[in-house]
Amino acid sequence: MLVATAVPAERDAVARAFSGPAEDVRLPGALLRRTGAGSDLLAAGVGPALAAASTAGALTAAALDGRPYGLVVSAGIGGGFPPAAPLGSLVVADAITAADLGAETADGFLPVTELGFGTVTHRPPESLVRVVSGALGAPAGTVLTVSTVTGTAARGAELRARHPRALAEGMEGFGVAEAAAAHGVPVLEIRAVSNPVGPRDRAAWRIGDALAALTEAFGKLAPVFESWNPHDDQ
Ligand SMILES: O=C(O)c1cccc(C(=O)CC[C@H]2O[C@@H](n3cnc4c(=O)[nH]cnc43)[C@H](O)[C@@H]2O)c1
Repeated sequence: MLVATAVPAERDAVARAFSGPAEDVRLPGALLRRTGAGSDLLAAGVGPALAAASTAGALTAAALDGRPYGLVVSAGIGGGFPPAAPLGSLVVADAITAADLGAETADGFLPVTELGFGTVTHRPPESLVRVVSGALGAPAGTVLTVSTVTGTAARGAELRARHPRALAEGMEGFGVAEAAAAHGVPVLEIRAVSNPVGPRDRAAWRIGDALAALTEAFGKLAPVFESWNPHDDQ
């Protein structure tokens, strides 16, 4: 399994859930933290483009090494849509959606798919979402990927109107999912809520609580990932 976070503080929060010695493995363009349990952790960078590039590098290196990953998890802190995703809570993506990939028109936003290009949503395996959401006691729903953190109530309301199932937003999930899809590897996204989506108040972000929730989550998930059978969805 490859776990891709944005920043080292998130990677380290995930790493705390894995016991045993870890080693760093340097790849061209990426530094992996290989846990004793055999999972690789990657601080893939902030934003969908860098996260996609770093994740693709790690996936390619593993494939060339003859040890392809069976699962990629995008994990980190994120903004939660109240009241479904309060501070310190966890959410699991059943849809990973690029919320600002498209065109603005006089009639509103058009996703790239309506322009005839690509995709705007990746769907993690249903059976995996079910068991992870159950193990964490966390809701499953859409997690949005944005290149600009929402900072006003108006933008938050617009996103919610376009994505009524949205629980949270982050900046990397869709990029990680694009890289995983290119390699035919299933993807999952887990966000720990550090702040509400809405008017910007950086001083009110509860980063420590969210990082602690991330550690606790991965502590619960080791047996879940181990027993998950990808063929359950086929
Ligand atoms: O300052 C710190 O100590 C610190 C520790 C861990 C993470 C950070 C970040 O700033 C991570 C940036 C990362 O967080 C995601 N994020 C968090 N809230 C939102 C949001 O409201 N909207 C979108 N993204 C959010 C995002 O994925 C960033 O990459 C700082």
